Amino acid sequence: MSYVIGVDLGTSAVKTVLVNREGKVAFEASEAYPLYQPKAGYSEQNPEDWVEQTLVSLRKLLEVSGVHPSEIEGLSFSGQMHGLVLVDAEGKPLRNAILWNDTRTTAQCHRIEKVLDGKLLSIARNRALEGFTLPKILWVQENEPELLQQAALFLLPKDYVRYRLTGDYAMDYSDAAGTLLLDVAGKQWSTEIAEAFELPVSLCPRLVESFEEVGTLLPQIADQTGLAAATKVYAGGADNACGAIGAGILSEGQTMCSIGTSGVVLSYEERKDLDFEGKVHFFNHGEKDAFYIMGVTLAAGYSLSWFKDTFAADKSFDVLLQGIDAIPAGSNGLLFTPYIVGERTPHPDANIRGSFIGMDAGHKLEHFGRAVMEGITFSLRESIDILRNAGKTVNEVISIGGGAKNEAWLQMQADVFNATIVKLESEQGPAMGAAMLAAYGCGWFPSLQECAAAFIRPAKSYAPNPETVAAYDGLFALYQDVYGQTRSLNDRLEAYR
Ligand SMILES: Nc1ncnc2c1ncn2[C@@H]1O[C@H](COP(=O)(O)OP(=O)(O)O)[C@@H](O)[C@H]1O
Ligand SMILES: O=C(CO)[C@@H](O)[C@H](O)COP(=O)(O)O
Repeated sequence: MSYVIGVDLGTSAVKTVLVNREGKVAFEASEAYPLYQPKAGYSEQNPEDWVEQTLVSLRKLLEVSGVHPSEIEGLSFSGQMHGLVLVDAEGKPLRNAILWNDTRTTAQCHRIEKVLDGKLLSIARNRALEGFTLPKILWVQENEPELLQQAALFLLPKDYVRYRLTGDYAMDYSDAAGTLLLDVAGKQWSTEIAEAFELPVSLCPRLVESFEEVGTLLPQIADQTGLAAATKVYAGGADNACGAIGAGILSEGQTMCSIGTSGVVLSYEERKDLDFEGKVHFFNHGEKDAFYIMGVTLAAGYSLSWFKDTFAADKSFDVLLQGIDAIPAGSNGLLFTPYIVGERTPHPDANIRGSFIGMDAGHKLEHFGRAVMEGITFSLRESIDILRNAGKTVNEVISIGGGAKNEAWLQMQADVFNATIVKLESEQGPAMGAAMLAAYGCGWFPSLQECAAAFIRPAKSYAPNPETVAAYDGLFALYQDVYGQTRSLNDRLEAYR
């Protein structure tokens, strides 16, 4: 039997999957790592933690599977997007990585918008948002200039891990699109943007396709993991591009919802000349010359894990969420907004914070749990509505990510989005997408579409219930009011954070 491996470098953990030629996940492993929040708005990880835990996860995957290393033909990556890893000439990280959900860069975003004005949208195809990489580079330029001077390259999280596994530096288009330094439609680094901020283009790594072979494993990595040094490594892609591949979002009209640490509503796009005025992100796909648009909730699964860790740390997700389906839609008048680290879509606002509105003496832990899930899902509905208002039909949504493990949440998505929700055999969309990039790269299939047809199997679907849809429509209108009603309160509260 032959296999490929998909490695998904998520925000909460690295997940590895061993996939056979039929697309069956034969084994999976996962190792968590910490997130550092030294100040409000800061979010960092230590790149060494990613490397160590990836190696542990690969070793465990091999041990539990009992598969002979020679049977593993290829390996590829999916990674949390935008995080800045600055390395020196020896490939050593100069500081902790500044992550996608770090919002310290509002001033740098204003600088980018001011300097580039309309050029930013026409070249990079996206607005300057705190989470993207260029604002983070500018933050280092302004606050830690001596570090930027020592930097030989900037990398994104999975590119750094891949470098440590292969010794090769590269970045694929789907991840490069999230830096704001890429000419997205032209598929090259924008010297115009780099020069506008006095950044040498030599800081940008070589660009590759997601399915491109970039090398094999270093001998010491083969020793540490038990994999063969001859295992071929394919570049991989941004986690959302890989999630889209793993969910089969490979042609027009298909929509995905991912509830991981962040939440994403994503739709395939062939046309590179479409202008969404920066309301949604517009990025290169992992498939050649294709694109996707997406809206992002900064703290989707993260809101639920924050809630669990803060108020019910001793409970598992399954225990915490037991019984929430017995509570009516609307959690008996309790409304939550998931802005606990600021927001992106549709409110690019680093300063907004979350709220529980309507707390009543009768509310119990399970009402709060349900309200958190509803608030997250309402936030994703805002992105669904942007797609619908742009003329896209959204009748069916493939749901992936940790949130897809919970049946009640899948039904809630159907009722809040008024669309059929499809759950796949494996909710590991990004890791599966990475495995598919390796399978396609190895030549198992002539196209990613054919790989998707063979690998992706729906497990169950959830139809919207018209009564609950109507109830949620009313609540959604209330939810949408909360942002405007709490914005200035949060501006005044900032001084106390
Ligand atoms: N059993 C579960 N039920 C509901 N949600 C869950 C469950 N397990 C995990 N989650 C949610 O999934 C999130 C993690 O999803 P995952 O896709 O692994 O994230 P990432 O790729 O960002 O590391 C958690 O923050 C949590 O909110
Ligand atoms: O910032 C974005 C997309 O623009 C996030 O979606 C990150 O890519 C993190 O993903 P998860 O860890 O939540 O999967």
